[in-house]
Amino acid sequence: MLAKKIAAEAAVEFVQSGMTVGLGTGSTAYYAIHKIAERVKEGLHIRTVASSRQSEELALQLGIPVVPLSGIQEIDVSIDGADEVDANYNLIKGGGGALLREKILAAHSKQFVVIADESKQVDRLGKFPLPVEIVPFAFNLTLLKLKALGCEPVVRIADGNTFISDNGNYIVDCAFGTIEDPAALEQQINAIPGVVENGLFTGMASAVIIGYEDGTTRRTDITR
Ligand SMILES: O=C(CO)[C@H](O)[C@H](O)COP(=O)(O)O
Repeated sequence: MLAKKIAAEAAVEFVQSGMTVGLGTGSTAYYAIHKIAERVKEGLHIRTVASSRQSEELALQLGIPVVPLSGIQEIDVSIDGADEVDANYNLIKGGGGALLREKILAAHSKQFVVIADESKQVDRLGKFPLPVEIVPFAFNLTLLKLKALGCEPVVRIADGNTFISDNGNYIVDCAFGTIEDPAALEQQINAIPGVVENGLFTGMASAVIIGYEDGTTRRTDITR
């Protein structure tokens, strides 16, 4: 898809030799990883950390150096996709089930560059059901608490089985409808025992690059 590819490739311009780079997950991040691999072949000297096993495998296959997070103090730039981007550059992420590792990377990145095609732009978040990672223990009770916040939680199924995240947890997709206060909801969900993390990324993006099917991109730098 052209829009995803050009947004991803524009984001790779943030990457310079000597940097530690966070690799996102998903079909847009896929293009960024491919572009990074091209630049590594041309002599770009970087190390990367991955937000999922899938992205780590792809990076290694393409010859990109991947190091464990345990050896890292800080990430210079992370590049990742999103399921929704609102007018204030808050995000819903986790469609690929990698939200926990993605949020850890974003939180430790000097720059968090979000890449998306135009279809991901919304005025208000909430059409895309919010992914929430929960521990399997007593998951039915955790679902009740999520429901009490006003959503319809559905445990994610993949290929006929309960989807298990890279961290051994369940992902619950929570249809809230329009989310009035994303920052407050992000905190409320994380306060539920059993919740590991949720896919609301509020106030985290430092740049957003939107790709359009007409071949253009729009980059917004966000100062906080
Ligand atoms: O958060 C994510 C994975 O957990 C992805 O970034 C998000 O789902 C967007 O994916 P895609 O680029 O395939 O549309």
